[in-house]
Amino acid sequence: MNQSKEQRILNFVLQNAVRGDPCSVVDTIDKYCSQKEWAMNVGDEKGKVLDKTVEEANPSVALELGTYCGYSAVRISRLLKAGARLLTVEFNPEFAAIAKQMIEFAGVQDKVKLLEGPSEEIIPQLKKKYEVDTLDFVFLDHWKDRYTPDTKLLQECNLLRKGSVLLADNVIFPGAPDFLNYVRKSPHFQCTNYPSHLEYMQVEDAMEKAVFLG
Ligand SMILES: Cn1ncc2cc([C@H](O)c3cccc(CNC(=O)c4cc(-c5ccc(F)cc5)cc(O)c4O)c3)ccc21
Ligand SMILES: [Mg+2]
Repeated sequence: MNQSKEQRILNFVLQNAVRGDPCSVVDTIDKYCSQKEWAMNVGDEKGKVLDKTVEEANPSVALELGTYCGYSAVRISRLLKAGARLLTVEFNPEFAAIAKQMIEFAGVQDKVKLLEGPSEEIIPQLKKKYEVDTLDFVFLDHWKDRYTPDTKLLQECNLLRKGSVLLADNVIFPGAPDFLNYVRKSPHFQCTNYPSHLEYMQVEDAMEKAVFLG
């Protein structure tokens, strides 16, 4: 049975990256996806915006919606302080299986918990089942039409506190217009736009940071 693109990306990492070195895993995925097969990782240009936002937030508890192959889970978790953790949500079993191996190869498995299921089911379970009080940082990179309902759900579940940082990928391409509308019009968020480019392409894209004001 011929391999999936995601399996080919993982194999390239297993054969070319340094086990236990998250930076080498991130760089190796970027090398494969810029030279051989495009894939929807956040990439290095937007990844640098992600890095700065995570470093500034210095989260104890972070959430990622949309794990895919684990590129941003590895990228985020490599920056977390001792004892901090990332919960990452993936509903596609094939992607979850690839991401699990990617996370373990990178050596960040002690910082990352991969939760399998759709975000709308997982988010309401975070407090009781996953012992979350509030989230310090949320990276949104799943289906673009789910950014707004899931942001509302995070608020309804009391998972945000004053200063919680949301960072959304792809607000220009493929685009998340209703999300931009929602957070920019809401008195509960302070928004900042970071113009960039679509991963591995010269197409315009951007990330939006929305800080919860309580
Ligand atoms: C509910 N729920 N809960 C967890 C969860 C997890 C998933 C999956 O991880 C998943 C699967 C497929 C698509 C996505 C979203 N990502 C994208 O669609 C995207 C597209 C492009 C692009 C750009 C140019 C193109 F030409 C084509 C695609 C560039 C990007 O950076 C993207 O993030 C996420 C889905 C729903 C989920
Ligand atoms: Mg994306």
